[in-house]
Amino acid sequence: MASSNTVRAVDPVPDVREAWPRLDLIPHPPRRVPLLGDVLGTDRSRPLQDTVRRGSELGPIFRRKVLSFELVFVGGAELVADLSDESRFAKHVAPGIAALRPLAKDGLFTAHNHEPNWQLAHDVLAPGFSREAMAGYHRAMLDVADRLTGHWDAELAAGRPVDVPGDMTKLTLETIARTGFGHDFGSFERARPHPFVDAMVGYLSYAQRRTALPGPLAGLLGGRAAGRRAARDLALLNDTVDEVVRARVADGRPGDGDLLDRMLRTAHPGTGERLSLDNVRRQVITFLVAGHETTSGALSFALHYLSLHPEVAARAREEVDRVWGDVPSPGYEQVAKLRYVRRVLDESLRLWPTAPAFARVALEDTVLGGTHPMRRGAWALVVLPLLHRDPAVWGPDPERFDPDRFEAAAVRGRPAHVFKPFGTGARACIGRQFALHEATLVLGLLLRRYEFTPRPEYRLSVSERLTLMPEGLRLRLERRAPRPAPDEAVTAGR
Ligand code: HEM
Repeated sequence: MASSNTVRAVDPVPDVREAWPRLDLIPHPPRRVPLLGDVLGTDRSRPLQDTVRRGSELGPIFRRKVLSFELVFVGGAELVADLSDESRFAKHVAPGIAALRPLAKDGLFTAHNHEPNWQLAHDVLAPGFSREAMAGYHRAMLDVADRLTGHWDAELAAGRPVDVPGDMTKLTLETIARTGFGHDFGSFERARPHPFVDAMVGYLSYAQRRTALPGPLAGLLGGRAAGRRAARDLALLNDTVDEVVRARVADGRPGDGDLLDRMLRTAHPGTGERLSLDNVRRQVITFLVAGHETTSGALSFALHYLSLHPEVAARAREEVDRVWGDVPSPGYEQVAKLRYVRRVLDESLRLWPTAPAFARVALEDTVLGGTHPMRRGAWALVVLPLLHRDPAVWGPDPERFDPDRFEAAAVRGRPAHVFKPFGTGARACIGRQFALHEATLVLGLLLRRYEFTPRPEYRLSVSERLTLMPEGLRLRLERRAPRPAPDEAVTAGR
């Protein structure tokens, strides 16, 4: 299938010693135990943060071993820039993503480069993420944001702090379900998460636990009960999606040009091919999963930092008031004008990139960073929280939250490939603009409506289930200004 984006395919080399002929040049943790590997002092429930801790001691490239399974990690900016060279490297479906294959098969996120459905779906769906398409989703995004503020107003009136990750997850799930598939999960009207969300969280956690312990032992993890629960979760996810697709096909009428319409009705512009119904199912699951957990985490971390930095929140509010004025609901064009709010989001994604790692495979025999020989098929994991804290790029105090790091002049002054929360190259995130528009819009609306106060006892604790989330984050709210009259709130700017 001809396309400028075609990704070259390569078989990974399974044996790390064969893949990296000078593995001895790559450091590993000092207390390696025979047979077991680098297990002393590891935190299996938070593997990513454990790896970040190790990496900050070991340097820009390092390796870790569990039993006979050894992985190479890269966190230094120069080496990541080299791995971003698309003529020598491509995406690799590493174990963390491979664990989602039973769920998403050759959907866009989990497809191997050589699988024809990747290119087909990419070319068919890319226009669904164009600027015009985003403008079309804006209204639905506002409607869902109205449901969030309705819920938060009620929590405020009841004197309760709001559950930030829980509510952001409801918001982003409803947004992708509405804009993508015309579906309403009714998340804000439920006391408990929708069963789809429970099943998704259950399956992602299971996949993460399997990834943390690779090889045959992973299959034993949690015993048969965990396997049965995962099978139940999988069935529920498939059934939910099949119902959404069946309803649309049975309806016969086109939706309003949403992603599902595109999947069902659009032929590839070059070849005339269409996605099969089974592949449509995989793509719907992919978008529901990839399109909400990550954005929900990004919004939650941003709200955490806004609550801790009143001076940043005040500056952001001043911008929202100035740019949006008295308009009850901002228009599509007014969202991109919130430059400072966007910087708050970027800085939150720098410190806590919610999809925290991706893998790159060598397309030919090569030498990484001029020092580390790699055979064709050798691969490494890019650890984003390390890249985003490399002091050579971000200065001596990379832990400091400072949105001005993303002022245009500062961005221009940094080398390329140092900020990669959306991945890199042909397999980078297709939903980037969608996520940024949604998150900037929602942060703007929340900043304009509320003051946020952190609970004094809260210390940031980051949970991991393939994506990152500030665990247990609750904020107290105060209303800033009286609500606009309801009839005003649904008109202007849409
Ligand atoms: C802040 C929010 C988001 C973050 C941090 C994020 C991050 C990423 C990253 C790092 C990748 C590359 C993974 C790899 O190389 O293995 C990716 C791919 C992808 N993302 Fe996102 N994402 C976000 C939001 C979204 C949204 C809203 C959607 C859909 C509406 C989406 C859909 C996808 C898909 C389908 C892919 C696979 C693309 C391909 O391989 O062709 N993401 N995302």
